Amino acid sequence: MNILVVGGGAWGTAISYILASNHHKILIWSKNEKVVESINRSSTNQVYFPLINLPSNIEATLTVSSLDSIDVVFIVIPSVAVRNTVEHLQKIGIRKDIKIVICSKGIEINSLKLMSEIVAEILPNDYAVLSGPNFANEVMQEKMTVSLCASTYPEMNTFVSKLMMRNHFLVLPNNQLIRIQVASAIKNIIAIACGIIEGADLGNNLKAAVLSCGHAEINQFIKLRGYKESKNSETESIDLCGIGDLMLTCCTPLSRNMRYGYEIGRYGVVKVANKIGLVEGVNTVKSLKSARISLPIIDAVHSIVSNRPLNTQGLYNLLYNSILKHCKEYA
Ligand SMILES: NC(=O)C1=CN([C@@H]2O[C@H](COP(=O)(O)OP(=O)(O)OC[C@H]3O[C@@H](n4cnc5c(N)ncnc54)[C@H](OP(=O)(O)O)[C@@H]3O)[C@@H](O)[C@H]2O)C=CC1
Ligand SMILES: O=C(CO)COP(=O)(O)O
Repeated sequence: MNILVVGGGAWGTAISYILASNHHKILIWSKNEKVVESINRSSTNQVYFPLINLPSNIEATLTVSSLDSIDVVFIVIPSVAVRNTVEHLQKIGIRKDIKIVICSKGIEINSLKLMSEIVAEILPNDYAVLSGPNFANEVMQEKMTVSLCASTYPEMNTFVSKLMMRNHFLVLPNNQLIRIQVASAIKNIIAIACGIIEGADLGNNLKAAVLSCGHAEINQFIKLRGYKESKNSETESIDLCGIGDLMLTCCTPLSRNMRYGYEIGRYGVVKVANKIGLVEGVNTVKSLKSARISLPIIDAVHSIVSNRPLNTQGLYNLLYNSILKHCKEYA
């Protein structure tokens, strides 16, 4: 298959690595000249993975003006950029038979739309969401990884599994398109809270409480939004996004969201934001607040990331009160 991967960052490169290892022909679309030049010249991504050789069937481009030879498009960019990008695909005349796989984790500001809802609003194409506890750098090291693929187009799950399945990269079908996207977006907010707790040394007990309340807030958000989704049957016990990705992102400093929170907890401010890179949780918490969604842990993180530096006691008070509020309202 000829596959366009939109985004030459960490996850776009890892997705391309998997697909190219399965002998698909990959074109990465990146706006970063150094990324494009290094992929085309030396089969490496010098910005994101300078030490790892990429398969030679990955090429890159700075611009895409036609999708004539493309069969599948993977969208692997920050969630704030998804709408513009999908509109661009529409503008350049994406054929209806081109399949779309969404890999970005976030919720749109103001509209509160999930990434699949943005795609469905703009294009008539079949689409799926790929998500799970998947650090790009571990995928690049061929460490065992399991991901979920969800779609309302039943054949899409099998299609994506076939494209990507490798010994160390498993793709499981899932029928909870909404839940996996909500969980994948909100876990980034909870990871910021867990990073704050770690950085301010507020204790593992508090972290576990915040993580558990955060998990409940994923379900509460789904209820608040009035989403109705059938129960997942065959994979019900494998909650890779609600549990797996939440745990992964909240508990290891490999997560950018967790590191961001850690800096706030440790220093009161984020000292090296540009070194951390993309922190989807900050955008997501702003999106939720822009739509007046109010859930205790989410509110506490919003107030921490949007206010002046707080000292450890201030951070503790906010998180402590959010737990109390959560228990009062939902326990
Ligand atoms: N990293 C990971 O382990 C995982 C990430 N994800 C999700 O994938 C998405 C992308 O993350 P990731 O690859 O890590 O992020 P990175 O920051 O590593 O890469 C983002 C890519 O998108 C490009 N980009 C940035 N802004 C825009 C824009 N406005 N329009 C078009 N392209 C843009 C960047 O270009 P440039 O290089 O020029 O900045 C870069 O190529 C996120 O939603 C993330 O949550 C999901 C699973 C795992
Ligand atoms: O989503 C991820 C892992 O599943 C990546 O997490 P971060 O964006 O916090 O690094």
